[in-house]
Formats: sequence, structure tokens, C-alpha cells
Amino acid sequence: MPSLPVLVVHGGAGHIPKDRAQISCAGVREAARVGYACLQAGGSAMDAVTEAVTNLENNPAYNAGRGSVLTQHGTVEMDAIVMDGRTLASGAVSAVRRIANPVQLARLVMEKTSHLCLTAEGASHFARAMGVPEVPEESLITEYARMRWRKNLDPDANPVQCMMMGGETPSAPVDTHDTEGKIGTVGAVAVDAQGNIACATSTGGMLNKMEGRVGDTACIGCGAYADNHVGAVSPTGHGEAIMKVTLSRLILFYMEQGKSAQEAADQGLAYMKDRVQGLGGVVVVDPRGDWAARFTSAQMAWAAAQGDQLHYGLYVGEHFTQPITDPKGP
Ligand SMILES: NC(=O)C[C@H](N)C(=O)O
Repeated sequence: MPSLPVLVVHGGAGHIPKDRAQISCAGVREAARVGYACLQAGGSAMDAVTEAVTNLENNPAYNAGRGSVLTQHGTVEMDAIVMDGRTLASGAVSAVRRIANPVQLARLVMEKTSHLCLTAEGASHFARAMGVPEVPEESLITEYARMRWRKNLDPDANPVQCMMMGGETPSAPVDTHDTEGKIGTVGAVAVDAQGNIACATSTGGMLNKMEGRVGDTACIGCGAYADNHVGAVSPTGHGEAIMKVTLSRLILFYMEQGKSAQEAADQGLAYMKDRVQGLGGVVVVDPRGDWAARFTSAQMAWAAAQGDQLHYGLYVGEHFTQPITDPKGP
């Protein structure tokens, strides 16, 4: 039964290697608990999604903040966005470097500027002016990210396929013991007790991307959208595909036409797959607290907190529940 408040998070759509599945699942459950605790303490939907995404950025298991994928030159450039469904206010940063929590910087763009998105050096200057500390780039880079960067420097490598399908090709099926995959963008959507809706998304982008590449995550309507009248969406997947179909706004459009959160999510993702051959996933909420976590990729780590239950899953069709107060789970 839908009820308020509610919060849903994702840890990225793609191919998640078996040995990383547990960590990925545990991290989203933890972030959902953190965000939900904020809502239960009377926090706003915007506070809750910012806290949940900050928690995931700080977790090196995901492609956001520490743990981000590297650009083709081995640097870290991150995109993040927040949106407030009450006023349609939004803030984003793109290609930002040496910041531990881009989602918090995106929120400052929303709250302290008259703009919607700041990029690269300009975003860094703004961070400095706001007193946001710069961190050494090395502190954002994990051994795992460096290993995947190296593997995809090969001219024959296909980084998009590597992220979405773990290197699977028609002639070479996925090796479930491989260490590829893990697309790992993070995001959250929430409705608070007052019925206000918000969303946030944060990412290191696509593996071995060109420097200066801006993905869907920094673009309103693509990497996020929230409107109190309709609902909110935070997507993950191949950013160029998400942008071509403006996935977040498209899903909300389907909801405006009368579709449920789940039907609209499936319809939007199917359209992206058919029209531009893009795979991805989304978390969605509507104003009543109905929610969905859907994906066309092999996996997406997700978790939702509502009432006294924590819901979560990783593979298609998986839906586990446990009491929200149980700190361990399976
Ligand atoms: N990991 C992701 O979901 C990637 C992100 N959507 C991007 O293209 O930047």
C-alpha cells in the first residue's frame, strides 16, 4: 500500500560482477536507511535525497564521488543534480573535479545561484567561494577504477558495453567471475510527510569518457526530474541514450497520461531500448507514495524504505523485504 514518507535509491544499472553484488546491495540498503531516517525525523524530501546520495558518493563501491570511473586521461570528472518538486528549482554541476560530494555542490547551485548548472572550472571556483573543500584527486580514485580504466585503454575496447553488459558479445558470453561491469551511478527519489517530492543523482559518468563530456546526470529532464504534481525520477544507464529520449521527463509524461509509476518506468525504458538501443534503470515515486525500481540492464542495485519495511533487489524480478529496523539483512 502506498504511504508517506517514502524514499527509493539506486546504485546504478549495468552488469555487476558476482563478487561485488553483496557490497552493492548492502550499500543501497544502508543509504535507504539513512535517507529514510532523515524523513522520519521530519526532514524534507530534498534533505533526504541529498543525505542518501551523499552516503552513496562516500561509498567506494559506486561510480560516484569516491569510486568514480576515470576519463580517458585517467582523471575524475563528476556530474550531479538535485531537483525540488515543490518549486521546480534545480541545481547541477558537470565535469567537476576534486570534490568529495558533488551532490552537495549541486544543491548549493540550486540554493545560492540563479543558474541551473555550473561546469568544470567555474564549478570549482563556486565550490571554493562556498567554502567546499577541495580533495586530492587521488582520494577519489580506487584501485578498481584504475584497473578498469587500464583495461579499456585498448583501442578495441568497448567501454559502454563493458559497463552495461560486462563485456558480453554475441560470441563471448558474460564471464560471471570477471571484474568488469558495475556501472554504479547513484540516485534517490523521495516524498516527505508533507507530500513534497525531490530527487538527486550523482555519477562519475561513462568509463573512459572524453574529458569535458557531460552526461545525462547534469541535465534536467534527463538525469533527474521532480514535480510535486506528478512524481520524480532518478535514472542510470548509458547517458547519451538517456539524453536522446529525455528519459526522466518522458516517464513523468507517461504518468501524467495516467500510467502508474511502474508502467511509466517500463514504457520509458522500453522506448529508450527500442529507439536508441540504450539500456538503463530508474527509481520513480508518485505523490501518493507509489514507487517503482525498474531496469533493462542485467542488474540494478536498488532499495526502498516505506512504512516499517525495507525493500531491495539486484536482479530482474528480485524483490526482498525486511523490517527497516533490522540492521543486517541477508
Ligand atoms: N553510470 C551511469 O549511469 C552513467 C551516467 N548515466 C552517465 O552516462 O554519465
